[in-house]
Amino acid sequence: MNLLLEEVAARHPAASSQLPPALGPVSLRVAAGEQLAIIGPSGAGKTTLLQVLACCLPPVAGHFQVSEVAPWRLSRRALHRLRASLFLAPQTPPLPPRQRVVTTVLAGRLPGMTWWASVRQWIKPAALPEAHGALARFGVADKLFHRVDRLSGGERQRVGLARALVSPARLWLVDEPLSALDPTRARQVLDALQLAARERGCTLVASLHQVDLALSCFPRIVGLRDGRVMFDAPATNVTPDMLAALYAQHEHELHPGTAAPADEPATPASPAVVAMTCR
Ligand SMILES: Nc1ncnc2c1ncn2[C@@H]1O[C@H](COP(=O)(O)OP(=O)(O)OP(=O)(O)O)[C@@H](O)[C@H]1O
Repeated sequence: MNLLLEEVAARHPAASSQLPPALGPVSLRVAAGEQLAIIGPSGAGKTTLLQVLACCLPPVAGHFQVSEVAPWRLSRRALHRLRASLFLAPQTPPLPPRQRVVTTVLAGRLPGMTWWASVRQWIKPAALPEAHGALARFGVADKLFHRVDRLSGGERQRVGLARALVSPARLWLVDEPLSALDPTRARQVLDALQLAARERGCTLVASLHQVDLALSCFPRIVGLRDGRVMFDAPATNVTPDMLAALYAQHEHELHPGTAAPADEPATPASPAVVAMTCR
């Protein structure tokens, strides 16, 4: 699926009208099957952009198309059908805590199913091998029958991604899919996700805080700051100067080892505070 944004701006419904829109104006073209990473400091508008692309948040200005269709001009039913072909993996996947992993993963198939087929699947999941295969890609096949609330944060994140693999979607929008993973696992998961997207011909747009991974794994990088595109370039053309400008005053996000600037001078915590925190 391809995407087109021309001077698109978006504002969260709960945001004050005195504030500038969280996103935009932004212009972007994404070809079908393309893979691109969105990077930028915290609050840059990465999640907001993904929400617009997922047709969750209507733009307040500009022109937006998904596969040559303007989603917000569609009827409710047609918009619903279009959304079935998009997959948005939020940063913290909202997985039902008491559900088994297999049920959660197979829920990814629901948007493409009839009501009766979805009821049948719920009673007797016939696509177990598919769920197992999707989980195996992300190294969590052994969790197939575990309860979601017994998973670690990183396992939950990988289960959330496995849903994309069984879904009928042809546009995958993933919001910081690696935030709960160690560097080795993060690389494996990203490799698996990109390979699966290529095999299925899916368009993949991922927001990432791991700039090094974004540059080494994605052919195209969009640098977002204050809701605007600061650069949109092949990864090989992104220079340290471009990154320094993108993350100015947020250097600790670019170099995770460095300390975040403190708002107030640090004071040592009293033993009582430390004890309360540890409990
Ligand atoms: N639901 C909301 N209601 C009002 N304002 C919001 C909402 N969500 C985000 N914002 C604001 O929109 C701006 C962009 O936020 P967004 O979550 O898109 O940034 P981000 O780049 O994804 O940040 P992070 O890397 O920290 O996840 C921020 O100023 C944020 O405070």
